[in-house]
Amino acid sequence: MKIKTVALLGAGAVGSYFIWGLSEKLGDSLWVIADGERKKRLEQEGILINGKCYRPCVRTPKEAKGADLLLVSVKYGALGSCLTDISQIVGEHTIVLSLLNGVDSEEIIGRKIGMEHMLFSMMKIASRRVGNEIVFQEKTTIGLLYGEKDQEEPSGRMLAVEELLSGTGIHRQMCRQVLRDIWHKYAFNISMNLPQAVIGCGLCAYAFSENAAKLRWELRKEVCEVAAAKGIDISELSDIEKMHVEKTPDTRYSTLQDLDAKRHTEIDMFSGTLMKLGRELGVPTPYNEVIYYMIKALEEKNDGKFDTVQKRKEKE
Ligand SMILES: NC(=O)C1=CN([C@@H]2O[C@H](COP(=O)(O)OP(=O)(O)OC[C@H]3O[C@@H](n4cnc5c(N)ncnc54)[C@H](OP(=O)(O)O)[C@@H]3O)[C@@H](O)[C@H]2O)C=CC1
Ligand SMILES: CC(C)(CO)C(=O)C(=O)O
Repeated sequence: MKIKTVALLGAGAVGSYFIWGLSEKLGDSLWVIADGERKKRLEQEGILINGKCYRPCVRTPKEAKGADLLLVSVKYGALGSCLTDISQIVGEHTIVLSLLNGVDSEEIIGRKIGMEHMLFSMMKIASRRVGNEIVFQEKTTIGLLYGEKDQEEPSGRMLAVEELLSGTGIHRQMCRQVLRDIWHKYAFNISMNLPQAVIGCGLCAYAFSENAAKLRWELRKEVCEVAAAKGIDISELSDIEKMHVEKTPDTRYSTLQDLDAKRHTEIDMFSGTLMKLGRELGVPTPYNEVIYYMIKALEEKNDGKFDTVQKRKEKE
């Protein structure tokens, strides 16, 4: 099995890491998927990544039919509307990596195209759009973590992904227990992203405030309990959760960045999914419920839903 063609759906902060890494090796066999206005824009303007302009080959989903590998890196809110595109791209042998955060994007995609296409994965990167440019740290990025859901040893398709990425600068690790690793990152995101998003502060809050720390640990406890009900043990903290938040006191994770920029967040992917799983498994998730509705209300506030008549006039 050799991966010769790669389709990328979602050329944003995460997707750009693969454009940066694969462009030289694959040339026109790397296809950024887009249609209509987005296709035109990408073809005309290219993508500025870490100071360099890339002009990848842009294809529609139909034109990308049967790619050997499909990387999905859209935001959770766009995933539902991309499922038709995904099924147009996927051929009999296509391997699909879903790079979204959260724990259910593989199932959502797999329900549409068949779970046999899914190789489980997640991204450890802090990549951001700054103006028109995507910026990440090439050296310190941990990169792609991937593995088979029910198998610890590397499969043929995992080795094919390794061969594709070798010599590209893309950092990657094969996981023996990919589901556990994905749930660890999920616990990290829920417990670290959400309280700071509501409070509107950097990571230092978890060190300097017992109240913020209480929220952090109660949210994490609920993720642990739901994971345990699914047979996944994340009770021990992962290395990243042991970090000293005082060292990066002002860091704002994606949920707070979204609110700062008045975008909708991925709260449905975080607490929304956990609440749904909790209901199915009989595990209460009260802290996640409260924070879910608070962040939804903050999104509405940013949308201007609570603006007074005076404020609306000022905006016009
Ligand atoms: N940013 C980060 O550091 C990290 C992000 N993640 C996760 O990765 C996922 C992606 O996040 P991120 O890269 O930050 O998000 P971005 O918003 O930066 O990128 C999403 C991209 O998807 C594109 N897109 C949306 N709909 C379509 C469509 N129908 N067809 C083609 N392209 C489409 C958007 O294009 P357009 O701009 O034209 O709308 C945009 O370029 C999220 O789940 C996030 O949580 C995980 C780890 C770290
Ligand atoms: C913390 C981080 C950057 C890790 O990749 C992330 O996933 C987020 O900001 O939501």
